[in-house]
This record gives sequence, C-alpha cells and structure tokens, in this order.
Amino acid sequence: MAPCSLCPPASPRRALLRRPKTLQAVCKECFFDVFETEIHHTIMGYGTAEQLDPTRPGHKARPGLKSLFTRGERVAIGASGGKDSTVLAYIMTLLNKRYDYGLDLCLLSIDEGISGYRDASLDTVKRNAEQYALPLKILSYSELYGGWTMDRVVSEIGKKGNCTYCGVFRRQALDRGADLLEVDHIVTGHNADDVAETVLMNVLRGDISRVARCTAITTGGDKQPQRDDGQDDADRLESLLPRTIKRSKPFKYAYEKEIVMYAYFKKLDYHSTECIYAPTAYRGYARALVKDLEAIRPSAIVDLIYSGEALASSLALPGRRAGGEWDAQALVDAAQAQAADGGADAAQAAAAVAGVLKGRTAGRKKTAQVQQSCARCGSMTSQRLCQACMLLEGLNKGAAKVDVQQQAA
Ligand SMILES: Nc1ncnc2c1ncn2[C@@H]1O[C@H](COP(=O)(O)OP(=O)(O)OP(=O)(O)O)[C@@H](O)[C@H]1O
Repeated sequence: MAPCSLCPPASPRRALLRRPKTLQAVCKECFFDVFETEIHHTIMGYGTAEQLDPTRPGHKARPGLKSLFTRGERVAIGASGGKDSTVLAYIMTLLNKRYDYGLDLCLLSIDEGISGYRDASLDTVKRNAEQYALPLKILSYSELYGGWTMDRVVSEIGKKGNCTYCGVFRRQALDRGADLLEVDHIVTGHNADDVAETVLMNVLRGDISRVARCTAITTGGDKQPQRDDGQDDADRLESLLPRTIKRSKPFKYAYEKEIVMYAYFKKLDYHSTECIYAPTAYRGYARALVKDLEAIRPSAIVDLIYSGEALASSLALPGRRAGGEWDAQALVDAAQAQAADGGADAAQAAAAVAGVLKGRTAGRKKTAQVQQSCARCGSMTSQRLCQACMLLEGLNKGAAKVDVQQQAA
C-alpha cells in the first residue's frame, strides 16, 4: 500500500487502511491519532478538522464554541456494551487522562429486559468497567416500570412499535440512573451516521424544529441533580426532582465505520449483536439511504449534519421562536434595531412582513408548551403525565396501543 499520508513526508510508515471519512491512506498509528484528536476537538468545541478547514465554505472555526464539559463534572457514559459506547468509554477515559479534563467518569447501563440480547451485552459492560476501572450502575426497566421488561411489552403489543416504548423508557431510565449516581451529565455513543439519519428522517417528515434539536451536540441541563446522601436507591427513585439532565454526543462527527475500525485495531471488548426486536422500519430506510450516499460520496454524512446545523441556526434568527414560528413583535423589534443601524429599507420590509404575519397568526392556536413535572413520576413533561407514564398506563390497562405520535411533543 501507499505511504501514510499523515506521517512526516521524510519518514512515512506504510498505510494500512483508507480512512472512511476522508479516503486518506493512513497507517494505524496516524489513524488512532487523527480519530482521537478529532474527538478531543469536538469535546473542546473546536469542531472537526473539516470545520476548521478554511477552504470549506461556511465551516470555519467558530470562536464562540465552548467545551462540552466543565472541570470537576461527574459524567455518566451510557454503556450498552455495543461498539459505540465501548469505544466512547475507552476514549473518554483516555482523553480525560491525556488532556486532564478533570472529569469524574462512570458507566450507566439500562437493562431493558431483552433476553438473549441485553443480558449478553451487559456482561461485556461489566468487563469494560473492570478494564477501564470505572464504577458501573445497572438499572432495569423491570425495577423502574413495575415489572415491565421489553420481552413482556413485546409479548403484549407485538414487535411493531416496540421501539417507541423502548426509546421513551430508556430516555427516562438514563435520567433516573443519573440521579442515583448523582451525575451532572450523560454522554452517549450516538455517532455521525446516527445524527445524519435523524436529520434525514426529520426532513422527510417535514419536521424542521426536530432537525434543529437532533443536531444539537448537547441538550438539557436545566436543573442540577438532587444530592442527598441519606437515601438509598429506592427512596431516591421516589423523590426525583423534575429536571432534564445534560446530555452530549462526543461522537457527533465520528463515522460509524471509523468507530468499528478503531475498536477492531485497539482490540476492544464489545458486543456486536443487533437487537432482536429490530429497529423501526422508517429509521431503517433512512439508514440504508445514508449508507448508499456515503458509498458514492463519503462526506455525505457530515454534509447532512452541516445542513441540519444550518437549518437549526436559521431557526434561531431574531424574531423566530424555538418551534420555527415567526414572533411578530420580536421581528419588528429586530427590524427597528436594524433601522437604527441604518438598514431602513430592510426594516420597513420586515415590519410589513411582520404585519402580515400578525394577521395570519392572530387566530391560530397558541403552541408554546409549558414544562411541568409529571403528576405520577415527577419527570419533566409538557403534559400532565410524561410519555413513559402514559405508555405504562396503556400497558397496565391492557390497552397498550396508545398513539404515542400524537402525544409526542
Ligand atoms: N441499554 C443502554 N444502556 C445505556 N446506554 C445505552 C443503552 N442503549 C443505548 N445507550 C446509549 O445510547 C447510544 C445510542 O444507542 P443505540 O441504540 O443507537 O445503539 P448503538 O448505535 O448500537 O450504540 P452501541 O454500539 O453503543 O450499542 C449508545 O451508544 C449508548 O451510549
């Protein structure tokens, strides 16, 4: 094979592989180095190597970007035993030491109760905890949701739609686990392929406000975890404060293929079986499409993410609400401020548009949703009961096919 394109030109090693992300021929050592450095850059808020490349229009280093973490933070790694979260646990441990982030790391696993799948992957997580010397907490759906495991849910509702239950339950279970562990922040192994798929799915559904949310590298973090050392786990589960825990995706720009290669060359111990209850059909199509596009042009993945980010920032224009709807008053204020700066023509035009919009939105139902605590479990929700409690109610009543799409925020 050709000489490594990242080694010093005077003494290059032989390339061993082609980087899936850039198609550069690289040696193993340079592959490890560039992969780890890109994750470090993502964590530090520098962006990816591509974002820093001044030849790429619109993707220059953005000065206002901040590090994902603060020194001293307690961070739980969502650990499923699969390739992404195993590499994440390894890399977080490595970078925390190498760059002295000062993080207190631990592993948090949710046992969904899928026999023949999760039990085997949890054994892997237990080994990872020893290999990386990280404390591990395992929390099960069964203990959180009154005996409902995913095996039981599927036997009740069938395979169709089961991923909705699992996703809603897991999200809440991770928050509850974070409370028990008293952590400030959860990181997950969602990678660039996952984010690109989600962007595509939301675009295909015409759900642009979700595009904005799914490209955010960090979400939540609006309240601090409850700290009370006098309680045992069961008591704490009963007394959770309403809040959303901060969540981040350090692999947002890392390609799935590179994660697999990294795990392979580092000989990491991970579990590689797919969930027996299979992913939802629609995501499956988006996944296949992203993989086809990647085969034609590898940058398609990161370009889809950039497109999602660009849509997200256009939603954040002055005068726009989080859901993407124009706020007439804010639009007029922004236009008047612009006029004061000398942009009188633009201001007049914007004020005229705002007038039209005001008329058009006057009779429309107000869509702003107020966050409150779930009347049953105390989790943050925009309705009286959170999604998990509504789904549980359906299961317990034997009327399990609740239309969660309607209930989704
Ligand atoms: N049971 C679980 N317990 C803890 N964290 C989980 C669990 N399932 C998923 N996660 C977190 O969510 C991320 C994305 O999950 P997803 O179901 O998409 O799995 P995946 O892409 O196969 O990832 P992995 O290879 O880590 O299993 C995981 O990388 C992990 O951080």
